[in-house]
Amino acid sequence: MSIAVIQMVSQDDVLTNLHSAARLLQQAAEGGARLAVLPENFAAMGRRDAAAIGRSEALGDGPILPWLKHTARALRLWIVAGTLPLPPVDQPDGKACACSLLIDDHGEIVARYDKLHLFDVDVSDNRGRYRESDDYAQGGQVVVADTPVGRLGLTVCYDLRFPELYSALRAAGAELISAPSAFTAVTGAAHWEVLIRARAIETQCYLLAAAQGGIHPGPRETHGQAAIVDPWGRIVAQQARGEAVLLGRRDADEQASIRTRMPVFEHRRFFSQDALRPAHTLE
Ligand SMILES: O=C(O)CNC(=O)[C@H](CS)NC(=O)CCC(=O)C(=O)O
Repeated sequence: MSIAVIQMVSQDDVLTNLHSAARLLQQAAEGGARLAVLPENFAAMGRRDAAAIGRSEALGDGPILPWLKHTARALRLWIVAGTLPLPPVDQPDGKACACSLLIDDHGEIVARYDKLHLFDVDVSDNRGRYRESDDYAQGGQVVVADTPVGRLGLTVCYDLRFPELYSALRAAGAELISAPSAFTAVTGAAHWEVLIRARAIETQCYLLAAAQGGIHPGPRETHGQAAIVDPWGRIVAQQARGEAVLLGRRDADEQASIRTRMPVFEHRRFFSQDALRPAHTLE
């Protein structure tokens, strides 16, 4: 077993969440995982003071980042830290980014991805209106990094609806793609499984779809169904609701064979504006 995907039901107290995450990461390490993926906002779910949390973390005052580094080192585990708020790199006083950090087994931060697509969407649930950009700034970069289980592309939640990002990650050599999430119950029931399987099939990558799944303060309900999807689009592990550690492994030979036998990436075509001429001009 080499990969763990974690599902949580985070509450609004950061220390309570870190306590739960510690227990789940320990289970992952005991199960033989080299890399574990935590869900979106595993520590600061639904908090409106993201900018303040982010500034404290950036100053080294914690509690989230010191805990992450310590835990990675203590468990000898690579961690994709779902998301946590951190100020933009060039704007220490700005709104926080929803930041997905990759931490190695020495507790060093080896990559930082800032969520590119913010969830400013109206949903038919008891909340009705989500405006992530009220509390967060958007990122501007596509990020891949090498890990002991292969080259990892980083994405977050709502990003799953934007296939061009995943295509860019495959072009950058990704073999696995993390997608820590907190899908709403309503949009998750409609789209979650199709999205994670489609992104895996198109990119021929493993999708590491960590999730929030249950009832959070607010109240707010998330979809759950955290999953590991293989590059053929098979769901190899899944959990409906509640806390869970899913274990799986990357079969590099099988992945290479899928890519050789069906070379979709080499078969891609690109369309310029010229290719979009309306039909009536064809004579
Ligand atoms: O707010 C927090 O604390 C954690 N973050 C989230 O819940 C984020 C932003 S509101 N949720 C999504 O991106 C849901 C996407 C989604 O549900 C869809 O694409 O259908």
